[in-house]
Amino acid sequence: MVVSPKIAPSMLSSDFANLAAEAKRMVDLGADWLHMDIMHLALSKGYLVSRYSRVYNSLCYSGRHFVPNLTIGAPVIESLRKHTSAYLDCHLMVTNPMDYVEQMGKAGASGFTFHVEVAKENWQELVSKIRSAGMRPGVALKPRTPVEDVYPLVEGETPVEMVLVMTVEPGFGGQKFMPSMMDKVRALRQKYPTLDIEVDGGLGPSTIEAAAAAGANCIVAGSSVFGAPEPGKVISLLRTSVEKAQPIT
Ligand SMILES: O=C(CO)[C@H](O)[C@H](O)COP(=O)(O)O
Ligand SMILES: [Fe+2]
Repeated sequence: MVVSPKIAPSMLSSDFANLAAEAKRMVDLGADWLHMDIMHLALSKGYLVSRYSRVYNSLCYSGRHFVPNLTIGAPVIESLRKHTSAYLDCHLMVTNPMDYVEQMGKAGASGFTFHVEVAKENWQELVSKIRSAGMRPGVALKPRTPVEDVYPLVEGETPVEMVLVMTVEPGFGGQKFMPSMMDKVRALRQKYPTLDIEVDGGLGPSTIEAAAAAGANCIVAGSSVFGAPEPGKVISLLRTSVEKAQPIT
């Protein structure tokens, strides 16, 4: 197995007012990547409505917004880049990822992961532009999207370099891990032994074993890391679980 573990604390759970210090703290505690969640603004009262997230997510998706939340954008990435050389693993939960490629590249993003649900028509052009802008392309899929939808993007002439399997409905940190998503991870790992496979949502000490056993090597963890009394211990536990499940040979 040639894939290596990448532990990526989700900065969505950090103190945004102290982002540079939070980033440094995570890197010092052993983080490989910093996961940056870029989300679009929802309709008003989005958070409350999102309590009914299944219905609301489909409303958002059919409308202008990908998720019922608003987080950060390229200006924040640009500011953070001045304070860290860490790999910034950017997860774009937006309906129009193409519009953000140039600005994210200039801002200093390292990885640019877009959602397959909004890129069925133009993913080849999108992947080429991401590469030209100096970033590593990745594709993400929502829980109700079949895994087969990303196969062409992994196998195409301009392939993505990572698949992000959402293990919660995108939009918010602190949700419950969906174990049924491990079927997707297993299918991807079986088909692509050297691919970076990232899992995102609800990962922590109680769910890492399932994800690692299924073959995930890139682990996003927000609330379980930032909410822990000793975040460094959680980071190293996540890494050990991936290493044990997939020893690097
Ligand atoms: O993409 C995301 C939400 O859409 C976040 O990366 C994810 O939820 C991480 O947070 P947590 O580990 O707390 O679930
Ligand atoms: Fe994310």
